[in-house]
Amino acid sequence: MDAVAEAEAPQTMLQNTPKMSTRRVNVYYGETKALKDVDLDIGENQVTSLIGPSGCGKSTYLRCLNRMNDVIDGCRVEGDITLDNVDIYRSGLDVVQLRARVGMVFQKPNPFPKSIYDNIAYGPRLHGLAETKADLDNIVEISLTRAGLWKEVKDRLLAPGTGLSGGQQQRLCIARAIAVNPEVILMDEPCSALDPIATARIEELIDELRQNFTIVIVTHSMQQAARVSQKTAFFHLGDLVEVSDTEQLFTNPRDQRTQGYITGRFG
Ligand SMILES: Nc1ncnc2c1ncn2[C@@H]1O[C@H](COP(=O)(O)OP(=O)(O)OP(=O)(O)O)[C@@H](O)[C@H]1O
Repeated sequence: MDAVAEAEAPQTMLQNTPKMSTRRVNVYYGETKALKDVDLDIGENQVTSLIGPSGCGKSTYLRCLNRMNDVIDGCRVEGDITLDNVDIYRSGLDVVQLRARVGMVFQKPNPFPKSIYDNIAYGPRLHGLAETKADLDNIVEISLTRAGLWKEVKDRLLAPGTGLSGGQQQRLCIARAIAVNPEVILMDEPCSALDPIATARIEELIDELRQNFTIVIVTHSMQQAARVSQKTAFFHLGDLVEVSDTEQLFTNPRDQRTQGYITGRFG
């Protein structure tokens, strides 16, 4: 676009296209509505934190982004959810491929009962990402390096993943998510089972990973949201109350409910 056209373009065109976008998202568990008309854009190569009191719908929202709610009996999702402007709920979509593009890391580290090597190699094998053993070795090394774990495990790749410390297991799970080249990584309270040192390690890692990945993280810790994210979304009773640059949300929230939550008046 030339300079004149750019100057005349509507404001929305000047902004970066979001990596993921949700519009009028409603989620039901049976008759109960857990999310109400949620409109939210997820910026590329940014960390977006989802915060709010227990039960406000943060995890439910996160699971909409890679259709993990599909596996919950009685859960129904309505609305438009796109990845690179393409509807991820369209019929015929390959959900396995979607979950490779939008990976997930859970609250409790959950390595497979396999070796460290096989934990990482599993996804690339499933998706045919390596032609030779050397290719696979390379993916395993790169993924563990990016997750900050390579040096600690390179001499015991055939040992069970479950034998690592909690923090190492969580980095193994992040390496496993990275191994299939995702574009987005969803993290559901990834540090809640970890001690402060392991937590700090994961937070540093999240900051490094955003160079290459788009990250959405659910956290109960406002300090963590402030440390790791560029955008923060505050949920309350199924409503997305406010989404802003993280610093603005914590220093100058627009909504009374956000103000109440960040000052500890409820939640
Ligand atoms: N599998 C389920 N079946 C029925 N109701 C559910 C289910 N999962 C979540 N809910 C309900 O949906 C609402 C939102 O839950 P969700 O777990 O998304 O909230 P959250 O903000 O992530 O909570 P927390 O911070 O406690 O993890 C809550 O009222 C919860 O009880």
